[in-house]
Amino acid sequence: MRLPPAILGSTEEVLREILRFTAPADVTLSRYFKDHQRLGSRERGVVAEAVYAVLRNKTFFTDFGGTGGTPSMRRLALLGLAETAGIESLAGLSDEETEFLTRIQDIDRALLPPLAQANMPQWLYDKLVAQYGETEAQQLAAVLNTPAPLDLRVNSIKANRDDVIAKLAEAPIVAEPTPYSPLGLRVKKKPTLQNLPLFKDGAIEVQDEGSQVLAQILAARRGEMVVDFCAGAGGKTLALGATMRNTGRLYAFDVSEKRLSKLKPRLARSGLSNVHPVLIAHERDAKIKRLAGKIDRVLVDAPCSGLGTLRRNPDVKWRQPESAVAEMQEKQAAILDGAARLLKGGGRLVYATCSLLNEENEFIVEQFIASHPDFDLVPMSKVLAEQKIDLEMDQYLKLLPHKHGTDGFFAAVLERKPMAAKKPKTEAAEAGDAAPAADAAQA
Ligand SMILES: C[S@@+](CC[C@H](N)C(=O)[O-])C[C@H]1O[C@@H](n2cnc3c(N)ncnc32)[C@H](O)[C@@H]1O
Repeated sequence: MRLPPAILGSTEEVLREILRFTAPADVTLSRYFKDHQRLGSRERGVVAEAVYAVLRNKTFFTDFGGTGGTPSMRRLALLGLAETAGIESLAGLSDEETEFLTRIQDIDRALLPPLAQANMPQWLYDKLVAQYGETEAQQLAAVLNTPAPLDLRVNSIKANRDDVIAKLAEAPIVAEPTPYSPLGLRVKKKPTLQNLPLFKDGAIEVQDEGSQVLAQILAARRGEMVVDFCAGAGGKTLALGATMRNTGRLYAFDVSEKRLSKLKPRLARSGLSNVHPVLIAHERDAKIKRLAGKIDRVLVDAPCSGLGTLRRNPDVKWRQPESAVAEMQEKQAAILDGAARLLKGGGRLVYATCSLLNEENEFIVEQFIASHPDFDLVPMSKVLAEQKIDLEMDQYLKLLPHKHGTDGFFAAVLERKPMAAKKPKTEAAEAGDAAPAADAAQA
């Protein structure tokens, strides 16, 4: 079917904005659609898909889509639309444009230079090759450049997976159980879910299967004191609250008021009453210090480069320079150090990222262990066996889109050694202890 000619103009217009990379692509797209109400929902979908295709194929389109130079915005818009909707759906093309699109379509992409196939900045490609080897880096890059499936998590305090599958089928929406998360569903196509009673009543949430597994390996239990240190809009908080069967106390910390405010409506739908959102100024906030040594489980879903989510956010690779990784490392180490103080002896912490880079993952954990002799790494193989999750891992959890079909995630489990029992105080020591306090009281 032919697309309305205005689609090309809209795609070109919004691309011009997005390719400045001053804001996340999804934010710019939403703003554009809000300002251009004349675009119906189908047209919006076509424009969004074309924009994402340009972000996914930018190196190829830029290197091969120009006529002797950088392609114009119109050519990029045409390439994006041809990639997703097909050349035949485009109306009003000149002969030259049809010929150009056909020529690009006929290129055998398997024969392109590796960087044009990987479609990412050189620094990132080099890092992936150094870490995964060339063959695996190429397989990984290929999958990172495809759209992600839509995964749901069943809210176990409101429903079970089989009932949700049956109710979705009535919609009719086809959903299959995910292989690793016992609460996960993978939905065929990408239906709108927001108006379904299942969604409105909080029986389902949208959440990548990998993200569900991260919440599961924290293994938070009924009645425990738990902290989700970087809760954001609460994707993992909601999963943790349900694992705790809506008992105990689950603090959802974050430094971003805006993100925490997005948790509120989700929390209301979920039916959870054990979650306490807390806005903190930084990882050394006094609100955190009051809980030091009192917490059973801590999740640190650290801010990171986000490169594991490129299937959903292909702009992330273009929006950050290589230097962003070092900046992230500093934050990650500081947050992990601050969060670890919360744990009781014997308590467990999960350090997690959605980064594919060792520098934000193993490196941070190894550095932490070297400077915190009171913490041990718990092998991931042991944790997964305890949780009955059918994944083969060694010391760490490393989920990869081309191997596991999830977003890219890393996680490590750290356990605080039991605290030594306090020695009973002698009379002399008690008198000595009392002296400074008395001095202080007089000051
Ligand atoms: C990866 S995101 C969290 C995603 C969230 N856990 C989820 O599942 O939806 C990282 C979060 O860390 C927060 N953050 C950044 N610096 C922080 C700090 N010093 N202390 C606590 N949270 C921080 C960011 O605002 C962001 O929401």
